[in-house]
Amino acid sequence: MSNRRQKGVILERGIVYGNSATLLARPTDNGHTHKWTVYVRGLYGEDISYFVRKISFKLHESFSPQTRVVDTHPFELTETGWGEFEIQIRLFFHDPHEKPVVLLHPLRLYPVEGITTERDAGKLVVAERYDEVIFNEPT
Ligand SMILES: O=C(Nc1ccc(C(=O)N2CC(c3nccs3)C2)s1)[C@@H]1CCCN1
Repeated sequence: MSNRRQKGVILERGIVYGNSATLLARPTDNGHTHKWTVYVRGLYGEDISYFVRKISFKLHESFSPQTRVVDTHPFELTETGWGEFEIQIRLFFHDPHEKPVVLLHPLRLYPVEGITTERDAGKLVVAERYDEVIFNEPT
């Protein structure tokens, strides 16, 4: 990385972001029914910290703190809760010339045909999507 932009160079970095969720054996004392993990990974789960400096996860206002920051691999956050809401994910890059990228992810706790997949004999619900971060003429 330098201060000069690399003319004509376009870098594409594939990422997968989303959440997994599992039903707790019994609700917690404050009524949480599920444990979930929201994450951003490389396409095959690889470490993306070579181009991502940190990732923030902005949850519903009832979570405290509402915004969590992860600056090492794996870029994920695990919480418990009782419902589904939108999570704002913000990717910050090592390259100071690259603006942060914002992703919106609807947290999924329950199976939805065509939206979620299931793993571990149906015990784990997964909702994730593939995307690409494009760096035009990176420094
Ligand atoms: O579910 C929904 N919104 C939710 C917001 C927050 C949720 C949650 O899970 N939790 C709050 C958090 C805490 N409670 C106590 C301490 S932290 C655990 S769910 C909407 C409503 C209709 C459809 N979806």
